[in-house]
Amino acid sequence: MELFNILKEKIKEKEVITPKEMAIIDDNAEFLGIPKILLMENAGKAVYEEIKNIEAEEYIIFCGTGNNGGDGFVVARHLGKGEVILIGKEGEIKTYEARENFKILKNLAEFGNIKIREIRRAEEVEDIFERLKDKKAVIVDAMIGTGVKGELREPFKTIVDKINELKKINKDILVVSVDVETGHLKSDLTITFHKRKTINRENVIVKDIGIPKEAEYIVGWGDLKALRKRDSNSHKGQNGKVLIIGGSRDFFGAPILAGLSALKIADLVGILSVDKVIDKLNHPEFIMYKVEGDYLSSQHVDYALNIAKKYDVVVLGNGLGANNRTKAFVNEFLSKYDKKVVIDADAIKVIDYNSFEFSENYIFTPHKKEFEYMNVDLENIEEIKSTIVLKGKYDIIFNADNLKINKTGNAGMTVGGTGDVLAGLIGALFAVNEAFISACCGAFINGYAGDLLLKEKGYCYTSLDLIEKIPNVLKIFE
Ligand SMILES: NC(=O)C1=CN([C@@H]2O[C@H](COP(=O)(O)OP(=O)(O)OC[C@H]3O[C@@H](n4cnc5c(N)ncnc54)[C@H](O)[C@@H]3O)[C@@H](O)[C@H]2O)[C@H](O)CC1
Ligand SMILES: [K+]
Repeated sequence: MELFNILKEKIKEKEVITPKEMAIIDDNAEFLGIPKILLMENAGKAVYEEIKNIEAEEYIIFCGTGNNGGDGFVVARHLGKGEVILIGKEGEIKTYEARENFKILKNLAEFGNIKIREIRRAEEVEDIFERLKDKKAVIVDAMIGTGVKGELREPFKTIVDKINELKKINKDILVVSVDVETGHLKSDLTITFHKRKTINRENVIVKDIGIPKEAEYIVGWGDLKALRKRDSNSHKGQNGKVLIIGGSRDFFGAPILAGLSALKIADLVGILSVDKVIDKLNHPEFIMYKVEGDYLSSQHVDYALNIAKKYDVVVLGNGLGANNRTKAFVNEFLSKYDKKVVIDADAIKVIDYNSFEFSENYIFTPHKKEFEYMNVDLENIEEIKSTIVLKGKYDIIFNADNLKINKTGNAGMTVGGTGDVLAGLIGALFAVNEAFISACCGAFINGYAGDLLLKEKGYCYTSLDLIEKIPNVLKIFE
């Protein structure tokens, strides 16, 4: 944890985050045991606190069918008055949390203080825009929040236009947005939760809603949910093509483990190695590329570059051997190859770090000793554009802008080959995702597979068992 705390100092915390990053934090708060309905309560209460002292003749709360709308239901309940306009039908409300809060509102609505209307078209609220022309009113925008996707669709577009027009003719209309301004709405005030979002506009208040800092650091199912979804009607290769470059006269198992692991997620896996490895393989599931020799060396670089062009990502190093020949191969290959690479095991050991550029296209997966060999300059962490997975009891995953810790896994993971499994797994994710989320999820899935095996078999599981467990982990969190 010592290094983690040093890195926490060096890697500056983001003040403004993207909706996607917020969704991961939101889901990981739940992963840590904080129910979303509690966050929704705190969110709605936070908005209420900001508007409760505003004198107005009317309060209109426009709600969408997502959790932004759910927040709006909570605001209405705390206000205890006003009209809730659900844009959609109750049956279309997307989440348990929002549905529960809508049900509560319906129970209260019988007593007349809170009115509820479900609409489909903007024309259905023409009466409200007429009535508010000369009234002092607060309009709460709980239509769409961080779940916004693409251009604003109807009826939201017309409703936003009408609110903007109303504001022009009546200065006594105050528009308050929940979390994020919906589309081109000209809000007077936005109350956003936990951290300012990149899509917020001016006049934003950030309110804490009880999400602990740890939810920003601990890898959880929120990270997995953010992975690119497998495209069901995709054709071969669309879900990632991974090339394993490794193996040598001494080690031929490592590239196979990395390949088998990658194959659980990627469409196509190739293995490029020396003849002593390839001739031993009878794995029809791999595409094989063979070069003559005991070790990969500089005369193989051009061939490897030529093959690697056909793949999305290269996993480099498993069983490669660490000697002058492989040193020449690795440094020359990396200097000429400009796509994604997972750099593992022996490749880490033979890189010349003096004049080395830590490209954002690289994910390193060192254990403690290999990390020390890398001699990363923590004083200039902003140079480290590559993502590093420092494996350990808790894996530390970081780069110049991000830092997370993965708690899954157990002492059984020290069995030989688990590093190869991790490298293959991360390679397959990296083929179709960004580096940092691929590294976090690879570490999480690998460790979680180990935790499932520990429960089933105790510590005596093998790397092949680990590979077989990967689909189970993906199934649990899909
Ligand atoms: N920790 C937190 O930040 C918390 C956030 N909460 C609130 O939840 C929303 C995010 O909710 P989500 O369900 O993911 O999505 P939204 O409600 O923002 O929007 C989805 C909703 O809107 C429709 N939609 C999306 N894009 C469009 C579009 N371009 N045009 C029309 N309609 C669109 C979509 O179909 C859905 O129906 C966050 O902002 C917070 O307000 C939690 O409640 C508390 C913790
Ligand atoms: K909103």
